[in-house]
Amino acid sequence: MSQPLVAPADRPPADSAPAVDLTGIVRRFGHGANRIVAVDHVDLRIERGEVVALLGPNGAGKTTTIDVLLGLSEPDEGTARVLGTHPHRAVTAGRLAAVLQTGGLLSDLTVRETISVVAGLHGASGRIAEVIDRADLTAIARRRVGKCSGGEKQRVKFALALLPDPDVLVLDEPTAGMDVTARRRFWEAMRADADAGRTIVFATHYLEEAEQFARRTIVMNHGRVVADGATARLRASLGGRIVSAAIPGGIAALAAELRADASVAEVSTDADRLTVRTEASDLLAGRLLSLGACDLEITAPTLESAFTSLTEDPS
Ligand SMILES: Nc1ncnc2c1ncn2[C@@H]1O[C@H](COP(=O)(O)OP(=O)(O)OP(=O)(O)O)[C@@H](O)[C@H]1O
Repeated sequence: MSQPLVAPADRPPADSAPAVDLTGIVRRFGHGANRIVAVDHVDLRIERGEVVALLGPNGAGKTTTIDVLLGLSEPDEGTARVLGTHPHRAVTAGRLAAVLQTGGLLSDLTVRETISVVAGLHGASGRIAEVIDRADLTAIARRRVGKCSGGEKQRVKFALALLPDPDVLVLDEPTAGMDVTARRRFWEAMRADADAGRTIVFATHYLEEAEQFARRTIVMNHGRVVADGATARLRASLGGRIVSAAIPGGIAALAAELRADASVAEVSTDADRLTVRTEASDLLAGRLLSLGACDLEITAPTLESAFTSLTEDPS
């Protein structure tokens, strides 16, 4: 592979640039006392072919980050590059596409007509049959969009996003409001694309969607990235047991030691009480008892509560 030895700093060669490269992104809204920092110094690098979930509670900054990534919103600070170029250029070149929560479809057109019209605009008429198939729309191709369910409409938007055959596909809560069956169908339609190597970034509230679909999960809260790693690893760190006990005679050294332990996901202290989330709960409980621990409790966190603890305000 021939690559220049020295590439201009702001323009990496198009074939080696990451799919997404956000650096120091800040996005604020409002003024004075009403000022909100929706995205607060976010750095995000996503390589080509990655499937990444952007997970976080309401107001975490997911949509704002996605808007910057798509070039729909300019950041107040920082730079956004997609495939080595400005997001606008990537969109215009048909290399970046999105399925967004907003943006209407014309209800009088059928599913096939909708896709045909947009395909005509993009010079992609040769791909109509393929995207209808990919988005699992064959059975409802003649249905008027106005008669489609929310899940079906999202699949129509997904088909439209596939028309330019983009390298990077971004989806903002694509299954919001769908029932379990509709969500499953939507992700089945997406899976083939992910397996084929397209870079996919999606925002979701659903931990299960990240677990089932994304190899990497980025957790956002209050405009910041609070966790970023392999979804399986995140899941393991959210699993385990919570061991809590009162330890007589000082716990600072023990807490520091446990924080450095790879089997320990989380350590917190409150006066003489130590609380630890760990995969090795029995081992730890034994050790704490040998140190004279009392009032020992071992509880299983639900994934939901573990996620909440990851995104709750520090106190
Ligand atoms: N145009 C805007 N004007 C003012 N505030 C905004 C605007 N857009 C977003 N915000 C605020 O920025 C913060 C982040 O919002 P954002 O929509 O990015 O979060 P989110 O993680 O996508 O949330 P949700 O899951 O509810 O969609 C929120 O406090 C929101 O109210």
